[in-house]
Amino acid sequence: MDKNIYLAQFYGKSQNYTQIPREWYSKYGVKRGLRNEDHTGVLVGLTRIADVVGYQRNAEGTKIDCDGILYYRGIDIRDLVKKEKYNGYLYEQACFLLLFGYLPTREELNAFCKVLQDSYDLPDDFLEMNLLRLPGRNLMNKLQHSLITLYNYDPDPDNTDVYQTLRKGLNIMSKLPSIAVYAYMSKVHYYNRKSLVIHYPRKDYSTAENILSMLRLDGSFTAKEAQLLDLLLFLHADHGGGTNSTFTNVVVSSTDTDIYSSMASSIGALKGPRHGGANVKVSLMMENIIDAVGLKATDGQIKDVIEKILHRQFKNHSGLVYGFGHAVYTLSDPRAEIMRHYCGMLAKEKGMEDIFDFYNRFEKIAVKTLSEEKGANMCSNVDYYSGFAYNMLGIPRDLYTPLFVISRIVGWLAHNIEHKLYDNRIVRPAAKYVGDLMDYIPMEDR
Ligand SMILES: CC(=O)SCCNC(=O)CCNC(=O)[C@H](O)C(C)(C)COP(=O)(O)OP(=O)(O)OC[C@H]1O[C@@H](n2cnc3c(N)ncnc32)[C@H](O)[C@@H]1OP(=O)(O)O
Ligand SMILES: O=C([O-])CC(=O)C(=O)O
Repeated sequence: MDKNIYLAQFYGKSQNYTQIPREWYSKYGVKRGLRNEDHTGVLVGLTRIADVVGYQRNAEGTKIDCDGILYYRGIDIRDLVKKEKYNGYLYEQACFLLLFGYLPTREELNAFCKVLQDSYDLPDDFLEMNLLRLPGRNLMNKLQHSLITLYNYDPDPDNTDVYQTLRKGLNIMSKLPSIAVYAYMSKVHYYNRKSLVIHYPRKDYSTAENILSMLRLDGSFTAKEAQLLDLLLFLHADHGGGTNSTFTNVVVSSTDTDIYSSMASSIGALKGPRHGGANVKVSLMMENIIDAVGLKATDGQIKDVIEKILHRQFKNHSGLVYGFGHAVYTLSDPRAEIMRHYCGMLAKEKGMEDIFDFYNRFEKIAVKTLSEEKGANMCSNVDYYSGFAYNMLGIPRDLYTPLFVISRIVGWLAHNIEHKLYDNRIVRPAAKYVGDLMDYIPMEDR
């Protein structure tokens, strides 16, 4: 018999022995997904890096939904965006703040950027051996592979001393933009038969400027484009210690493993479509919806599509309206609010106002429909407008989630270091055995 049929049979039979009824989770007080009864997260750590505020508690301790606020080291991200005259390097400034706990002076920021810039270049044969010779179909997997490979270029890779972790982390951060862009170039060269274009990173460019210049055929970009990408990197830089990919980093690094392994694990977590990979799903979903109903669709038609998505009757069958809902935020995600504002401005310039208006209308209708259907407030999240923004910048879909990595790596690093410094216990929760005890039956008696 075909071995796959055997496997299917074993799998079917196993259901008699392995099932765990859903109600047992509450019977034994298990916090599924590390969530409390009211869906708030179980407290697993202390942090001074970022605070994600999505609800408040009244005097009785009941959760009350509110507009979202995100603080980087106690500073509201909206203030970081608005209150300073824009001089570029907003992302790098946030990296400094998240890592060192205070806002840098101009001199300190320049010195920090110099540290990053001095590590922009990849090791000598890295591009040829790892990216051009070994193209990857999925850039997130390719990023994981590249980080694991960078281990071999480090003369002391298993050194997990805190200061060494900082140095190694910054080195990885500096190199990620070229790794991601070259991995994309290699992919489209080999799989899509496009010409291979390699521009080297420039030391006088910020992270955002380098990404644009390495991606564009002629290396050119406008100041406004670089500003939007810088803002997007800034907005994705950290989201507190409970975020799945950040917690993953802490879980993995709490074993004292090397930084390359913990960063690769976080990339694996971020790839998932319920986490950072949602930015690609949103972009595909919106493209399918616009194809199906057109930009001039009535509100009723849009609502109809949303209902179909929820009931698994439209294209992707996950039942999820990607870009909506959040584990912490309820009424609004401040990052989506900021993005909406800046996307609206760029859409005007790029002649893409009609698509932006559609996104806007869809957002309002989705928020209302989801709240009605699910009985809870659900807002648009950071992944809703980001793909639209990248698209306006001419950035290909393949790079949407890798850009999240390029930005969030600083958050992973900051939390990795904070855990090493102050908590430093191996993460090891418990799981209750709920199976039966069985006697061993010799093979001939089964
Ligand atoms: C960077 C980021 O990670 S931001 C999040 C990006 N992810 C997405 O946009 C994917 C869509 N959203 C989701 O899957 C969820 O809202 C999450 C994973 C972000 C948060 O999930 P949670 O806080 O755990 O909410 P939970 O999954 O318990 O949702 C409660 C109910 O609402 C449903 N729900 C939540 N979000 C959505 C959504 N976007 N579309 C449809 N249903 C949803 C859930 O399926 C669940 O339904 P059920 O009670 O009928 O099973
Ligand atoms: O915090 C979360 O659960 C997910 C999120 O928004 C992020 O990682 O930025």
